[in-house]
Amino acid sequence: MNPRGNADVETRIETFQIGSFVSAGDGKDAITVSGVEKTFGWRGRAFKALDGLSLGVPQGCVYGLLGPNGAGKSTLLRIIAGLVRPDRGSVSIFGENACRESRRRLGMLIEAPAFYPFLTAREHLEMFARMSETITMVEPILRRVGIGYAADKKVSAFSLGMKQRLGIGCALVARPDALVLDEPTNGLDPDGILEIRSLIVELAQRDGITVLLSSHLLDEVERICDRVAILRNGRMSAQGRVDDLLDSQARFWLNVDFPQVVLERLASQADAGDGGVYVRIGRDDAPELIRMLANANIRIFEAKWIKPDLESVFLSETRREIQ
Ligand SMILES: Nc1ncnc2c1ncn2[C@@H]1O[C@H](COP(=O)(O)OP(=O)(O)OP(=O)(O)O)[C@@H](O)[C@H]1O
Repeated sequence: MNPRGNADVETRIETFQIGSFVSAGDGKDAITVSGVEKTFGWRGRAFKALDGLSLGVPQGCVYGLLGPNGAGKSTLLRIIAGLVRPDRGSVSIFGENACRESRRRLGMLIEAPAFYPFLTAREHLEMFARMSETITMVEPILRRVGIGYAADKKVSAFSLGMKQRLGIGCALVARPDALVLDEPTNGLDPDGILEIRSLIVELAQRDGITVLLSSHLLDEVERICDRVAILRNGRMSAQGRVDDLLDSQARFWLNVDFPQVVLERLASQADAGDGGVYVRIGRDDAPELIRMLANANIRIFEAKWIKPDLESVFLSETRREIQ
């Protein structure tokens, strides 16, 4: 029985789906950004926030946008949301040019959500439903974002985490196929962060909603995102599947009886580290290296690929000299 004691509503809550269940991995992008440029200010004070940025957010995935302060993440999300007009380039949403109509398929939480303190959570969702000309039951959404118990509480009594949940609830009112979230866990305590994270994963996995989010929390992105883009100075620094990005920077580590001999033989290809030797080689070359060392009577106790975490990849991408 739901908090209002209505069993009929309860039944519908259990079967409620938010997105229209666009299947993941059918090769199409939910959001495509092509060659987007945006300059703020003019003449001597002009600043290029986005410089020919392109990316594709595949349907059904959780896509993380990373980058240092000022990299252009929010500007990109605001352009996708239609709040800022790009100088050049284009955005398409589920294959259609971004416009009022195609943006109806997006739910957005772009700026810190501003609520009316004297309205309840339910009243906010009802207001959003009217504004988006959607007929939707707000009860299941409140339940879904985990504030069903506070449906009739005024927002002035809400914690930051509850407001963030309500913000996501408002973004879900029009039953979007994709969500665009600017730093959705910003300012939350560790419990709140975990709750919002699992909500995002659930919305993607259970409801088939594509999620594009920006975050400064690298471990968060590593945990919940399938794909990432690392922005730097308004340009793409690296992008791809999280696993592939980590894999591409994996290092081969050997524990051998004579590390000094290996270091001398491999010269600029190898460094000492962690009680062994790190070797810069491609995966395909590893068997040949092991054979060569064995032929040289070097005993190998352990050989393994060590993947970096996303933080190391992020730091190496954002500190790399621009070519
Ligand atoms: N309305 C604006 N007017 C002038 N400059 C702006 C405006 N919006 C953004 N910028 C500038 O564009 C650059 C990119 O800003 P943006 O907010 O997109 O970066 P971000 O990656 O989201 O940064 P953060 O991680 O700090 O939120 C920054 O240098 C910012 O000062």
